[in-house]
Amino acid sequence: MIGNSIIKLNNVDIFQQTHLVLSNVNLHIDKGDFVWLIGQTGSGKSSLLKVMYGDLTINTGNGHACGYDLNHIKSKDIPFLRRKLGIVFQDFQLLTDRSVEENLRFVMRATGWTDKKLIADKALDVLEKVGLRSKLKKMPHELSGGEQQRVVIARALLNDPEIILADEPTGNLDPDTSEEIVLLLKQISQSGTAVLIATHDYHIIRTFPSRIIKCENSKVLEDAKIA
Ligand SMILES: Nc1ncnc2c1ncn2[C@@H]1O[C@H](COP(=O)(O)OP(=O)(O)OP(=O)(O)O)[C@@H](O)[C@H]1O
Repeated sequence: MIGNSIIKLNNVDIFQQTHLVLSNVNLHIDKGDFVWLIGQTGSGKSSLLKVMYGDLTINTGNGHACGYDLNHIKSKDIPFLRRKLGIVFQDFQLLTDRSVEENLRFVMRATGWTDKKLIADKALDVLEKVGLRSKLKKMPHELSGGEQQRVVIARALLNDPEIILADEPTGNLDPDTSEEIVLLLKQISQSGTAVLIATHDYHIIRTFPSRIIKCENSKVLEDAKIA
């Protein structure tokens, strides 16, 4: 982290193959920020997130994420960057053949945790944060959609990330459950972890007004408005 800055992009051009998706991107996200990311399908939201988690490299301009220089990050450092970013994407769902506890243990072991007591304590700690301590032994199919999404958020919190990147985290949820999930993410941001949520759901944005970043016409607009 540089000061309070978690993500900082200066004059960055973002390409997919040879296609310029977003040009001259300037963006900053600080500790504890809660930010919406909007834009039509194909406008570049996922590409922007990919730059942040080191899946797309930067050639023009410069960028930092969680203390890593995105222009010069080495492939061996990318797993360490990813530990500082909690990722909540629709395609990063729970392993359906393992309990909640086993899902959490799986990620901890994969990210270098070895001490059994610390692993057990941390699993309970993150479940407590999302209000699901009692569901430790449940299988994913025994949980509602909203509860499963809470477990995904708990999993994203395991390595105490500086920011959570959430891509359509409420895409499959009913309106009330969507509000519960966003409220949880908002509370997480208030405890100091920045949160960036990509969404097409303007209703939920109106319910939780906050800074909006918009991808439009190959540009990123900071402090955008919704109609
Ligand atoms: N792997 C890829 N190779 C080439 N072009 C790509 C690739 N991934 C995305 N693109 C193109 O880059 C542009 C931006 O796509 P991106 O997925 O970032 O948009 P998005 O705003 O996230 O869309 P959605 O809301 O549908 O998820 C689109 O024109 C897309 O076709």
